[in-house]
Amino acid sequence: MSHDLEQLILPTGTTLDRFIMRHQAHFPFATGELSQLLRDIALASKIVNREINRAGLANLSGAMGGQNVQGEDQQKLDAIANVRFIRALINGGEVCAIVSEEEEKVIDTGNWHGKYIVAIDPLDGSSNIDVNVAVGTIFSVYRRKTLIGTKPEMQDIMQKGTDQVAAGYILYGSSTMLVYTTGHGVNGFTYEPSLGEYYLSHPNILTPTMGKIYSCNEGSYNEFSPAVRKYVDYCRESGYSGRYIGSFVADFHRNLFKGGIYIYPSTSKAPNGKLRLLYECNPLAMLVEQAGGDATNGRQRILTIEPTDLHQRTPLFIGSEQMVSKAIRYIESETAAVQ
Ligand SMILES: O=P(O)(O)OC[C@H]1O[C@](O)(COP(=O)(O)O)[C@@H](O)[C@@H]1O
Ligand SMILES: [Mg+2]
Ligand SMILES: [Mg+2]
Repeated sequence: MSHDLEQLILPTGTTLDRFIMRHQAHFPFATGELSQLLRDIALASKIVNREINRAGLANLSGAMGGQNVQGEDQQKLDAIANVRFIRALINGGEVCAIVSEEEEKVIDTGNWHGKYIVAIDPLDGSSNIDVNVAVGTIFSVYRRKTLIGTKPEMQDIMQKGTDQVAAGYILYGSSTMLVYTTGHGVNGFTYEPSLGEYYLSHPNILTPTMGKIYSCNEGSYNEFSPAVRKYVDYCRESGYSGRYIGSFVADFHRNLFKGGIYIYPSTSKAPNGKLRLLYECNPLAMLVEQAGGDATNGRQRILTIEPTDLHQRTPLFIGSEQMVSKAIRYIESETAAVQ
């Protein structure tokens, strides 16, 4: 059998499980809890993937009928994904507290011997669920600060993004991929449904320092600050392609590989932007920095922002290093002009 054909047939590569085990060696004092936690997330994502794929058949599309803490109409799949991930994390036993986009308050799992805290956006891109467009899940992991065995406290939850020990997302797109980092580079795994396994398909992901794609909701252009409008104008005049799926994970994923910038700035309607710091911006900021890119709120590195509220929002400029620094220069020049 020719080598080429062999490569084309079955992905007999590294499974996620094996990769996690191998990389546990990075942590001399590792005792396997973080590895198990990552497996718990991967397991829940396989179930959610199945629910998404058959949403139209199983009456899983459409709104739940209520609103979540964000004041958004909660979609059925938002609620289902929320339950699936929370259940998997509680059953896994490694997590003492969970912050979820779909839950107003912190969930105390009762696993007080759990070393970790997880912040999660169970389903990202909710507006795209019913129209068969790529959606995702975003997760962020912290080690607790308080004594193991005691009730988790707010200081365990309100940690800066620089304190994350792992972060990642699952993209439910034309194929399902899990992309994550534990602070030692970024790796991507593709799900093989017939085998029920994630396989390493994109090792050591690095994002181009420069790209030709800009992603923002231009429908809100008039509500952007003059500086951000000038930067968007600059992208247009530079012949960049405007690409906006409306699912943060999907837009981020494309730009991660092709090079580009995703912008969700503050607007007159949303002065703090739309995206949430703990379970959307921090995890993807850690990923993009590990891949050689940048993430800022326009004035400060996202990962250094001190969280003060579970569901706080922040403006976001994330992606290729040179594009993010260009955007920052536009914002700085506006600030300088005002002073
Ligand atoms: O419709 P808008 O204002 O452009 O917002 C789209 C953004 O909102 C989000 O849907 C917010 O995330 P959720 O779907 O998890 O609430 C992002 O995925 C997306 O990038
Ligand atoms: Mg989201
Ligand atoms: Mg969501």
